[in-house]
Amino acid sequence: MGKLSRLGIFGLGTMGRNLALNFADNGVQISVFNREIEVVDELLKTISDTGKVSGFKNVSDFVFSLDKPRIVILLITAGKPVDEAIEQLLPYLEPGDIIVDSGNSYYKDTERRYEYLKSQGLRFVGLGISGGSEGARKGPALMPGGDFSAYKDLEDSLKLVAAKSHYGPCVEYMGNRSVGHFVKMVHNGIEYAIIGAISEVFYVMRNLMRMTHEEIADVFEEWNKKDFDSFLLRTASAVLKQVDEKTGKPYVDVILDLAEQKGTGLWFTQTALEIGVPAMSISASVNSRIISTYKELRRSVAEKRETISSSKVIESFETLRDALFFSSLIAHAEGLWLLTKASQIFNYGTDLEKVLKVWRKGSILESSLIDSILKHNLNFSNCLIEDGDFRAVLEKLLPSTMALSNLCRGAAIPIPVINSSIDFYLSVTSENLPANLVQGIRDWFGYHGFYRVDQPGTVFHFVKPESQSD
Ligand SMILES: NC(=O)C1=CN([C@@H]2O[C@H](COP(=O)(O)OP(=O)(O)OC[C@H]3O[C@@H](n4cnc5c(N)ncnc54)[C@H](OP(=O)(O)O)[C@@H]3O)[C@@H](O)[C@H]2O)C=CC1
Ligand SMILES: O=C(CO)[C@H](O)[C@H](O)COP(=O)(O)O
Repeated sequence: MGKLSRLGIFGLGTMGRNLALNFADNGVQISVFNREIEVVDELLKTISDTGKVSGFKNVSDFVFSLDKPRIVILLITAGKPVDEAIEQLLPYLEPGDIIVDSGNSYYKDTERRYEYLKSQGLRFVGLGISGGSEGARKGPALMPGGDFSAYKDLEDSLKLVAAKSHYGPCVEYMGNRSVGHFVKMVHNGIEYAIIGAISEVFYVMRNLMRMTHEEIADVFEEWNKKDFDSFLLRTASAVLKQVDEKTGKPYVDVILDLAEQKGTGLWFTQTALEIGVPAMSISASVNSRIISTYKELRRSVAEKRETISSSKVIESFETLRDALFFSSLIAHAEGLWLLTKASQIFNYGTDLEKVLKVWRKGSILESSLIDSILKHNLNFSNCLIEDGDFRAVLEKLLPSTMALSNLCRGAAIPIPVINSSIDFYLSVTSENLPANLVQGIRDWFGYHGFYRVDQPGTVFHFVKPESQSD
């Protein structure tokens, strides 16, 4: 047998292939395997110096090519494939070996797999990875959680391939059991809201301001240079500049307006509802994607709706920039709230500062906004909005955001993510909400009970006069 590899990558799709090349470039000896075996040869053909990469066409040879303790990184489609791959690996692994799941797995699956593999004497790490294909190739942000000793065995290799920010390598141990995938799910929830808000700003620029794609891309680039540097703004600008060769049209006009999702945004929203965190703008971004899938319905009813013309105009791009800034900050506040509450409930011990520093570079959330968030007090009990300085930043941006919202209402332009971020902020910062009437109505029809302001611990009911009984 030749030289043993430091680790193995199982799954050579978009992410696995690029991460494998990244490890090899950084001098880590690796083995690779893929279910469809031709893919292994395809990868090997693209590498001029194959000294660092060994390809295998069956699982046993792949596993036996690894140095002990063996480390196998799965980068495959989340869900059942991960369970299937684990079962294929188990016969060849030994106690103390390590399986790392780096796909976008649901944290409850990770929790289950962690316990299962522990019962088999194996160590399991749920490794959130962010940065898309380019990140995997040049330096991703990495969110490992699970068995700490396994993380320590992996740490040096992960630090070599991770992105490097001014805080250091973008990899930190996130905590025990399933937290790595929980943090990645939160990352993706925030990602959904920011992509949604950028797309809504684009929609306003196109439909209300009648700007061209090229002009919009230039404005995004300008904000990116001057105001806040962000991977998603840079990406939006690059996408808007693409021209379809076939039609000569801006590519975005050729792309069907039907937004798909693979699961993480939905899980974020479900989890937020389950544990009681009001992530309104992130939920709105998931709902926006869902509404978009009803293309035929939208087409058929849109024909019947009268167009509302608005004479009002947006006076400056700053209004739009502020609204995007506001929504992006709210998305982070909602995500960090979920992380904080989950950490309390699941005993994760999450350190928000570490999480934000990992996201600072290489991730889809890479942005200078993270530096400004890090300046605020992260030791809140629920939400970042508890910090007065953070509220002061939001208060400055709020008038523009509301102006944009009002204008869009007037022109019948839906901007649900931006609107929900306003509603989230206004609700969280309102001492009094109409929940008193909600309670009153619930009690009137269902004898559900309510608390009085002067006796908060005691449940009261209406005493209905006979004449008003149902
Ligand atoms: N693309 C992205 O930007 C990011 C993706 N991720 C996550 O990383 C994981 C991989 O994503 P990506 O590389 O984009 O996906 P791809 O669709 O490009 O690749 C999927 C990989 O999974 C393998 N696979 C699928 N089903 C099985 C199975 N039943 N048994 C064994 N192998 C299987 C495929 O093998 P085969 O070739 O044989 O079909 C292929 O290697 C996913 O969980 C994804 O959510 C995380 C961050 C970013
Ligand atoms: O994890 C990612 C980025 O961080 C993946 O690109 C993921 O696929 C994005 O989610 P979705 O496909 O649901 O938009």
